[in-house]
Amino acid sequence: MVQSKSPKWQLRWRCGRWWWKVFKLLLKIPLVIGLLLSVVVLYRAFTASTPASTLDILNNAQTAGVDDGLKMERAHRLAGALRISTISYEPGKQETGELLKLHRYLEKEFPAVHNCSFVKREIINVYSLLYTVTGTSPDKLPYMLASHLDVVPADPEHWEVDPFSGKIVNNTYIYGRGTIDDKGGVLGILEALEYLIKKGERPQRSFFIAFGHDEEVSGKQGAQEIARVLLKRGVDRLDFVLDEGYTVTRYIFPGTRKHVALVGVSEKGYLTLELSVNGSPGHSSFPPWESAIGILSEAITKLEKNKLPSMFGTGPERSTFEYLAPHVGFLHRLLYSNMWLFSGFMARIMEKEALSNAYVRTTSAITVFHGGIKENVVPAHAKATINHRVHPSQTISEVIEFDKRTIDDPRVEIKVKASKEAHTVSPYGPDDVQFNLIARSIYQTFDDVVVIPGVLIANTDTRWYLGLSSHLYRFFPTVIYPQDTNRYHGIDERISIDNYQQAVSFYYRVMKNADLIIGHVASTTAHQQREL
Ligand SMILES: CCCCCCCC/C=C\CCCCCCCC(=O)NCC(=O)O
Ligand SMILES: [Zn+2]
Ligand SMILES: [Zn+2]
Repeated sequence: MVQSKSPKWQLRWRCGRWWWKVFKLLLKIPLVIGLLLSVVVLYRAFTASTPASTLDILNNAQTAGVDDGLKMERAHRLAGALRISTISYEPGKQETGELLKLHRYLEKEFPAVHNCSFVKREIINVYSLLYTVTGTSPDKLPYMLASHLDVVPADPEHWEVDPFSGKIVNNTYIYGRGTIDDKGGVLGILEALEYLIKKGERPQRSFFIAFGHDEEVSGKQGAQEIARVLLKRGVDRLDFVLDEGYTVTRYIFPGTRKHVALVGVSEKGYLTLELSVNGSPGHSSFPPWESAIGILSEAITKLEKNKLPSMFGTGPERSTFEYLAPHVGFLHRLLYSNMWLFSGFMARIMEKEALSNAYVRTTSAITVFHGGIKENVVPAHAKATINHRVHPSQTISEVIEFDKRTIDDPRVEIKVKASKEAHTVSPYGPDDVQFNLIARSIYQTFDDVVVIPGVLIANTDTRWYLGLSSHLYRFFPTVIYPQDTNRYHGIDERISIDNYQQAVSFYYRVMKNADLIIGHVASTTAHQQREL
């Protein structure tokens, strides 16, 4: 005989089943979320695309570069400039005689530029140079090409050749301090203009060529003065500024064998702090428990051990990877096109290498340390310098606050020696005429290349030109491989003859393409026209 369940028991059974269903449903929620996330991640990966210019006039342009015949001659001209040691040691301490020698060298080597009726050369603040190229349509906004004449010092030890001998090795590479930073830019721009003038051409658009003389020690005497002179003349609006910066890279971005041209659309901020400690001086035979050097060392160790937080993915570096996504293998594409989900994971990988770490956060470099005068004297003071390069999503005051909190010692005095917030981001969308003019000139010059925007981790003279234009780009047209990154300010700085030829072609194309887009360029004011 089947015994029927009591109503009370039946109710409990039903309730139990109901809760079991809810429980089972709850278990499925992570599954559903996982499934939805996967769909979004895959969808974004499959639909990733590098925004292409919407300007047909640029897309269809087939602008030719400069002739190949003069390649070796051009290489020797750059080598000659590298023999002039225009070193900047610190603000106010520069090889000024060498700067003047470089002026004379440029004048002699680029006769067409220096004797042309529509090119005016001016010396600014004794050592910087400003060229005004007056086009046939001075009613259109002019632009500016910039580079710098000075270089950082070079210790000849460990170099393959003397850094100031301007040697061409194996008929392939031009070696010397300044090849990629930044005499390649100076000579490259002048070569392009020399070529254009010798061909009997004259640009439609006016442009300036600005060569500061102290970029490596702040640019205050050079680029700042150039900007002041222009502003005083009413030239307060430039269509765009193109200065040194990133390059075409190869094998630096994981996931692709393509050339990747990174155009700096912003640059990190700059903050130099002086940390100092006043301790108890005295005889080293009965030293104090803590010395000025000891206290300061501890503060510095804390700063080195405690990195600033990752800001990766919160600034324009997000676009860097989104632009690159369609050109990498599938796994990398999943990551690059889904920074909203994977930026934390990517940051953890990138922070393992010094170069990519600089892309992730504000960096802290201890660059100077002073303390002590004699082996048996406990010094009264110790001083150190810390140089931060500030991520665009962070402010100078946030970084100072972070340092204070990290050091957490009132005996350590912190003084700001120099500071500059990260630069505002210049436009770079598919509709941006100026960005796409530079991008198109890159596409025309380098094979199998993808152009992407980036934040420059170092600093340039563009800081002084921020008030002159809303479109500032930082790019030097050469190719850099992973083993080359340490050549900047390092040993065996060099450029290949072929890459240098490409640099000249690139600058020439910028001049030609700038005229192509003249219909899209805003007009100058009547006052500005008088100056052009
Ligand atoms: C995911 C990381 C991407 C980084 C790719 C970098 C590839 C190119 C390597 C280095 C470029 C460095 C540019 C250097 C410009 C130099 C300007 C300069 O020296 N300024 C002075 C200063 O900053 O102190
Ligand atoms: Zn430089
Ligand atoms: Zn430099």
